[in-house]
Amino acid sequence: MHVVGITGGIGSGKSSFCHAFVRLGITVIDTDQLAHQLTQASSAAMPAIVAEFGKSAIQADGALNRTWMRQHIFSNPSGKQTLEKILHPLIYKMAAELIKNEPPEQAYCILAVPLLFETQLFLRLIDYSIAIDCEEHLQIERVKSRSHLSETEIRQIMATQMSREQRNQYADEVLRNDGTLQDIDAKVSQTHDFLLQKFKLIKQ
Ligand SMILES: CC(C)(COP(=O)(O)OP(=O)(O)OC[C@H]1O[C@@H](n2cnc3c(N)ncnc32)[C@H](O)[C@@H]1O)[C@@H](O)C(=O)NCCC(=O)NCCS
Ligand SMILES: Nc1ncnc2c1ncn2[C@@H]1O[C@H](COP(=O)(O)OP(=O)(O)OP(=O)(O)O)[C@@H](O)[C@H]1O
Repeated sequence: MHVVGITGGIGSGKSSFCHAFVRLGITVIDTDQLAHQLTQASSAAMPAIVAEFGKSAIQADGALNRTWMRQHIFSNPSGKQTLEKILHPLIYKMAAELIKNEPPEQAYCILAVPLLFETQLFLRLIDYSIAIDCEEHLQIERVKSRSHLSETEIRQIMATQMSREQRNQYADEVLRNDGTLQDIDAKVSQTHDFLLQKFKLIKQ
């Protein structure tokens, strides 16, 4: 199974591009979603999270308190490292298993990883990388209109991620997301055709 990694900074449009791939019938495995699953009540990561961060890291229902954790790790590099040390190996294992279980007749699948180049771990799973990129002010505007995060909080998260320039340099391909949501389908359709050809699965 060929695996295409999709990455990008916060609010760059990773999920929007992934949704367009899903509309073309491509499976998307999203590491943010795997992290959510792993931090539900009684899920695999919770015992280690409580042991490291204490009771304030969990809600009354036993799931991760995401607001507390977000505020904690993005202002505290060692806390971020501790959380990643717990979650990344578990996310990796789940992603590898899901890839293994993909039907072999599929041309390729997508693995969405915000920290693809920062962690390097997930690079082992992919054959090709795509960075979604837009101007920083668009990232901030879009995240602000989607969530309750302030500009200061968004900038704090961005500061922990790789710069756009560096990420775009590492990626095999950069897809720009400065246009409208409607532009995304056409870009994804073109990239899909290229990937089918690249992986030599176009039926003649
Ligand atoms: C800190 C948490 C609880 C905040 O949850 P919240 O629901 O507010 O955000 P969500 O999960 O939707 O993430 C939104 C975006 O934040 C950024 N982000 C998430 N984790 C990280 C991280 N460790 N470092 C830098 N940026 C990150 C990404 O751009 C991501 O797309 C959550 O992001 C988390 O569990 N992060 C650790 C897991 C991780 O490293 N995920 C990335 C997999 S490579
Ligand atoms: N081209 C666009 N025009 C207008 N809005 C957009 C565009 N692309 C994405 N958005 C909106 O911006 C927000 C962020 O996009 P999206 O969730 O796809 O980014 P992301 O990279 O997955 O974000 P995160 O890093 O926070 O997970 C969403 O509300 C989405 O609908």
